[in-house]
Amino acid sequence: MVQVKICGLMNKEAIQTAADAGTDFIGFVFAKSKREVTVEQAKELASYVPSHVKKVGVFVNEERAVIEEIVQTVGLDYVQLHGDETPEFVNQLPFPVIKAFQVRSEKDLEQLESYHCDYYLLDSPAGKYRGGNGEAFDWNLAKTFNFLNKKVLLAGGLTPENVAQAVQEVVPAGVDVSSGVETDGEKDIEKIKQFILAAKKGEN
Ligand SMILES: O=C(O)c1ccccc1N[C@@H]1O[C@H](COP(=O)(O)O)[C@@H](O)[C@H]1O
Repeated sequence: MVQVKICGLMNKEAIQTAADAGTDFIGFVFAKSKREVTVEQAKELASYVPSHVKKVGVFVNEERAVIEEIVQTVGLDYVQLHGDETPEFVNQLPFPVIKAFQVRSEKDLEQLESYHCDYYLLDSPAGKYRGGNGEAFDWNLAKTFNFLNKKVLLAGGLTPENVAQAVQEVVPAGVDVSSGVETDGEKDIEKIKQFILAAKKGEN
C-alpha cells in the first residue's frame, strides 16, 4: 500500500488526526517557511507522535552538525533534504535520508543516480520557499522515468481530490503533502483524513 507523509504539522490535534487516519510519516519543518518550528516546539510535538509513525525533519541547505543536533534532540527517524545538498553531503549522512529533487524536465531526474538515500522525493520547482508551495509538476515526467529499485515519494500540489489519480498514474512508494491539507494557511483536520483515505484506497 502507498505510504503517506503529512508535512508541516504544528499542533497536537493535527498530529493525532494524521496518526489515527493512518499516516506513515509526519514532517516538521526546520527551514524558512510559514510552517517552520523551533527545536523546542518540535520536541514537544514529537511526543504526540505514536512510535509506529516516523518523524521526519525537513531541512534546506543546513549544516551537518546542526542537522545531527536536531535529529538527536527531537528524536527524528528521517531527515528530508529540500535544498541543493550534494551527493557527497547526502551519501555520508549517518541516518535515513529523503532527498528532494525539483522536477522541471527529464534531465532533473538523471541526478538521482548519484544519490544513495532511502527515498527520492519528486517535487515541483521552488516558489517563494524551497517547498510547501502547493504547485504540481508534470507527472508525465515521473511516469516515464525508469526509477529501477528507487523508492519514490511524489509531492507538490497534491490534494485529497487529486492524490488517488496521482497514485494510480505514477505508482510511487509514497505521497507527501503540506499545502493541500490546509484551509486559510492552517492544517485542516477533515482534509488530512480525506487525503490519507484517498491515498490509501487509491480513489477519491
Ligand atoms: O512544507 C513546507 O513548508 C516546506 C518548506 C520548505 C521545504 C519543504 C517543505 N515541504 C515539502 O514541500 C513539498 C510540497 O509541498 P506542497 O504539498 O506542495 O505544499 C512536500 O514534500 C513537503 O514535505
